[in-house]
Amino acid sequence: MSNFINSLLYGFTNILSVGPEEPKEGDSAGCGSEQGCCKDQPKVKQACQNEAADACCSSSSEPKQNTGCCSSSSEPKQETGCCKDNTVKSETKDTCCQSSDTGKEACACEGEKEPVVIDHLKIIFSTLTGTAKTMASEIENKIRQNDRVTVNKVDIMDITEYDNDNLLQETAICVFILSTYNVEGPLDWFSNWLHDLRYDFRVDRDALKKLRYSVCGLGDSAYGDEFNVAAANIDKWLGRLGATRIYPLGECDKNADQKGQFDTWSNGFVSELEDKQCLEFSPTDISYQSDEEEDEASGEENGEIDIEGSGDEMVDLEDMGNMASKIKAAKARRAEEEEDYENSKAKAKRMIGVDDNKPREKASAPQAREMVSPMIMKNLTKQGYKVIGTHSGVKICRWTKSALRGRGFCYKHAFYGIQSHLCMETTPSLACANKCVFCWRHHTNPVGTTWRWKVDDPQFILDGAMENHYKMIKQLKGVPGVKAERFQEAFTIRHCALSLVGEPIFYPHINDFVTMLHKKRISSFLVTNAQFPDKIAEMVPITQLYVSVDAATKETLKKIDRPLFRDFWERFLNCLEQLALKGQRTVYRMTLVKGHNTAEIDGYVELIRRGKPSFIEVKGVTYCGYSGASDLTMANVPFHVEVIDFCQKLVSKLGGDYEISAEHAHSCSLLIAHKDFKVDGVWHTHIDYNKFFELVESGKPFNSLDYMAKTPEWALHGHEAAGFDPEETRFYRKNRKVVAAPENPDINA
Ligand SMILES: Cc1cc2nc3c(=O)[nH]c(=O)nc-3n(C[C@H](O)[C@H](O)[C@H](O)COP(=O)(O)O)c2cc1C
Ligand code: SF4
Repeated sequence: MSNFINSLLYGFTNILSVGPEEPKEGDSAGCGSEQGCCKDQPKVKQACQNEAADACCSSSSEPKQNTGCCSSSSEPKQETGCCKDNTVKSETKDTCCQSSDTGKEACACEGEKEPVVIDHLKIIFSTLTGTAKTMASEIENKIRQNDRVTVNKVDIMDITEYDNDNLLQETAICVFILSTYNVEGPLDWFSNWLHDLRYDFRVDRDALKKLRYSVCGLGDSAYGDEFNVAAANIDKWLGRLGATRIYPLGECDKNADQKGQFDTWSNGFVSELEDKQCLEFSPTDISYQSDEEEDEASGEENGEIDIEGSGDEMVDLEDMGNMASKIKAAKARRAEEEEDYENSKAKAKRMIGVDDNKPREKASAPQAREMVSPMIMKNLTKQGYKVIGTHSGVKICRWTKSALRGRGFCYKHAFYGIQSHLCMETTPSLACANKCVFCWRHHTNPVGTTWRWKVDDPQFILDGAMENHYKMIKQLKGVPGVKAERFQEAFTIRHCALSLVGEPIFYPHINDFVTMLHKKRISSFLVTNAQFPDKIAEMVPITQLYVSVDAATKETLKKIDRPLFRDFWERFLNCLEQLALKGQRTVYRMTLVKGHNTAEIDGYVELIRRGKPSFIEVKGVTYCGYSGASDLTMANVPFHVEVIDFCQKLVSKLGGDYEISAEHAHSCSLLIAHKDFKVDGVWHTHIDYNKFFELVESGKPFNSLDYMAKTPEWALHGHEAAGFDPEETRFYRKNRKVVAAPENPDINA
């Protein structure tokens, strides 16, 4: 560019200099008083004269601004030296390049390119049988071996290890190698999260504007329309959320030469990295066209094929009938999806008080958005939750209904003296940091490792939870068999199970929340997933603090809880240590999943010694139709006798500190208690609730033994009642007299 300007300047000065006063060679008078003149081609002082050498340039030479002249055939060069024929000065380096290389930027000279420096690149794969992982390593090697690209940091990770929320602030270039499965797979969580983000009306259309990415899908064309859909959708949603696609979607077919296709794609991708320009941010998808227009144009979501327009696409006449019905079905499906989406959107707007008639404020920054998106709201509502504010929920558990009808209470009645109709089950955080395989929420709740959402006031949550709880109780008035006395009692909540869903301890004001409960003389039973040790340490005394202990080894814990934290095991152990320091009633909650964690007794012994819990609740996993959420089946559900057997073995290995104390066969649960709670040979696993509140109000330190109460006979292990309160009426379903099978769909109740 500077050469071009020089030439222009030169031409311009020539024009200016034509005239009677044109300077002549050697005629110093004619060309000005201070400087000499130039031969042949008159030039103005600065243009023709070598200022440094105080000389003139030869007639046919180009003028040069600062130092020396260039030969006639050479191009002028600004600072140092001249460039030869057909070469041009590199704009960044002190060198000349082939003029044919011009048009490329900065380092225009072939062979002289500086390597492109990329600060951070993440290769994220999703796999079930390992292909995507292998390919992720291959692409990593290709990148490392390419000396035209320098990547300061390359991370390679399984998509299940990636914290989705990071995507909103992601500065690394992300390469996704994703295999598609039409059954539950490791990609589902990410895919659902992204879909949710894409269709959440509160999320800015360019929420992912900081992200540069590329997706390569692995699939099998034998799956027809489903070929590579997961990868294709992810590629599409990322683009439509404002991310910059730096290389087109790859589609590698197991039914063809998948490996060869991947090689071609990855070579192309890596060479794209060599071009700095291609790495610049250019989100095109969001400005391209609306979803509806694009979907209509491409038929990608409704399965339409462009019969008229595509030239290549020939449809046989006999296939036309099929095609028409396919299109019709796809359109109907889409209409239904859209209606669902619009309904949930309208509902979410009502919940958060958005008025369409008022000018909308610009959506808040993504990190401050509400936790409950329309999709999550829809799922939770379907499951019977009442969502309070933006991140809390309340639900009536089935035992509350049972208690109202005098048909028995949950296991907490047998173990700790709770009456289910006086208990409210709620959570101030619908989000948690795990994706447990047995999660009965079917993974519809949000996850995260840090709180990135708007925070609601604890008083607002408590008021909302109580109001909704009472509303739900009112709705049970007409249920056949509801006892009037219990119905009346139910309007004074006495207990709060902070365990419904998600991770209650995650809520930033959890201490304020439980303090408010205690002021209302409502006891607190809080269950945590043992991933936030600091939070456990900071917790004020609560009536009973639970930790879910779902596995005894790092490997099994990872398999069962599918934690988001990479240091999940250290966090877990740390939480148990914090528990030991609490000095209050603490409980390990163990959910036995046959074939997953039942054989790890020695590991459990180790964990119990570490956390020294007051109690260990052991419960067989509940089967509630895990289709689509995990691979659990009824075969993973242990029988009550198997749970007893496990507890006996565990107790014998614990060396005399613990014993099985109580039992609730109806929910396949046993209570192992520390012998501190056996006073003069009598179990005291129940709680003196009034005493607990007095101790809290006193403000003085107290411990778990200060508010224990005697366990009734019928609740003791080995008693014929097996934990069923004899005051209640046992109810058997038609054709069913089984009490051993797990019934409670709420693992946390
Ligand atoms: C149970 C099952 C379901 C699958 N579903 C699909 C599908 O819906 N679409 C598709 O393109 N490929 C599908 N595939 C093929 C896989 O995506 C393909 O084999 C891929 O290369 C596997 O990659 P991975 O080894 O990384 O898991 C399926 C494979 C299996 C075993
Ligand atoms: S069971 Fe609890 S901890 Fe596990 S994923 Fe579900 S909500 Fe989270």
